Amino acid sequence: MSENENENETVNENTQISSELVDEHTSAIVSDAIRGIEEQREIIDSIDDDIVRLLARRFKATKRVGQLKAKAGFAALDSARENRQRDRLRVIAAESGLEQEIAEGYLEFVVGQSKKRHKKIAEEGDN
Ligand SMILES: O=C(O)C(=O)C[C@]1(C(=O)O)C=C[C@@H](O)C=C1
Repeated sequence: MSENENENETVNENTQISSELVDEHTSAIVSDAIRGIEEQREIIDSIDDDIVRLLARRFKATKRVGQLKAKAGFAALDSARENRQRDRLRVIAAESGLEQEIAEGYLEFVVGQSKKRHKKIAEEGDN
């Protein structure tokens, strides 16, 4: 075996060792990622469960408001109230590190849904 071939073999061995290390490193990253994602998904599921339960409570309360508004002949929309809600949630979002866009989108969604239901109650009665 020439000196050159010997050297090549050493280079190949080193390359093999380093590619095994890379494989181990990569699979550690992948298994850490899978474990980390599963942990976060448990947190996400538990938060989603809470949010849906809280939304059910919120919509029960707004349904009652809708019934009272319909009975008294008040409009579904109360823009002064919505402005106060927006201001309040803006502060809470800032304090808790939530993007304003998310807090605003949330408020727009829930208030929009409750106004839709208020109008339905006013037109069709309680249900
Ligand atoms: O507080 C009211 O007057 C409601 O009708 C509830 C609600 C809401 O979903 O929070 C819905 C519509 C109004 O424009 C403002 C707020």
